[in-house]
Amino acid sequence: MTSTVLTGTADVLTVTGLRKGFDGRIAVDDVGFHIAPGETYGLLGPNGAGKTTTLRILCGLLAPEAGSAVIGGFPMNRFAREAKALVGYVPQEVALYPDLTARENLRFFGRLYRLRGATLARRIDEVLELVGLADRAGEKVETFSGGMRRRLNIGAGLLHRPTLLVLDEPTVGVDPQSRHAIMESVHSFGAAGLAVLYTTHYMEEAERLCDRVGIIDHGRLVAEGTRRELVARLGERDRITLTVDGDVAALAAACRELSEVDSVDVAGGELHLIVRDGRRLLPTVFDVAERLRSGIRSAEVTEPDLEAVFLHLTGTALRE
Ligand SMILES: Nc1ncnc2c1ncn2[C@@H]1O[C@H](COP(=O)(O)OP(=O)(O)OP(=O)(O)O)[C@@H](O)[C@H]1O
Repeated sequence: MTSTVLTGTADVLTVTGLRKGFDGRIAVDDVGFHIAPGETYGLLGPNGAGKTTTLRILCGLLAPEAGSAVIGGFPMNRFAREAKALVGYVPQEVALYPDLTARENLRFFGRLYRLRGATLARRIDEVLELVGLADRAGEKVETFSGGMRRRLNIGAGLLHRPTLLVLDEPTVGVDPQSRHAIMESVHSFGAAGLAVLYTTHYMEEAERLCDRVGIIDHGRLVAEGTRRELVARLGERDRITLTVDGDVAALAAACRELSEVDSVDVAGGELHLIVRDGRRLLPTVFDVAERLRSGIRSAEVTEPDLEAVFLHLTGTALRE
């Protein structure tokens, strides 16, 4: 039976042409990507870009209007149970029982995955170790920080040894120490051969953790590749970030007129530009600012990064 299902692809996940709308508004629009074993794939995009909706479809919690997902060779539409059994889904909201200990929580979730007895006990120990909570196993979750709860939640998603771990913005709202621990753990999962789908709106997480990144905006995957491939799309361009005391909108409008400037975005008192040859252009920008009396408090020219790629492709800066 299984041999008739397997698609022959080595990928753990293959997504094609996924589409979903809510109340006539499109949330996920023709999204497609694939993830190989041991690969960490990042979906990078701002709030509302369609990341969670994509994950919910892949985990069988939402039905797409079009498109398909194949997990471990099992097409979701025909073999949902087999496909879902291969996925460990860690949602944004922490779903734990505060008055139970870490170990008791994992025991509860393990039973849902039909693990029992010594197998379950052993797996709980392994998972507590993996997420760095072995020394807090006997403490109630209500005493845990937000970051520790997140780590336990990730542990719950790992209990049944999934082939694909799906993490929805796992570091949002957690303390720096837990953030670091979560990122270290995710890195080790990839190294151990687990395929990971990781959504984030933090550019530096996508840069540090992900083998390949899909940039998603307004439901569409606007670019995809390794960090190097994505940054190469910018060619010789630089990013200029200006902190402006005066009329930032007027300076933005004037910069748009400069032929070397490709993209302009205003975020609060900051002006973000993607330009050709930033170092040579900077004095011109200062001249324009002087003429408009837009006081520039600070200016920074940086090499392109994923943030710059996002700005270049979408015309807006990635922000929280
Ligand atoms: N159940 C729903 N009903 C109506 N609209 C929804 C629903 N779920 C998501 N949306 C809308 O779909 C779009 C994509 O949302 P989604 O949650 O997938 O984005 P996201 O990239 O995960 O952002 P966030 O980090 O804010 O969750 C948004 O415009 C959102 O308001």
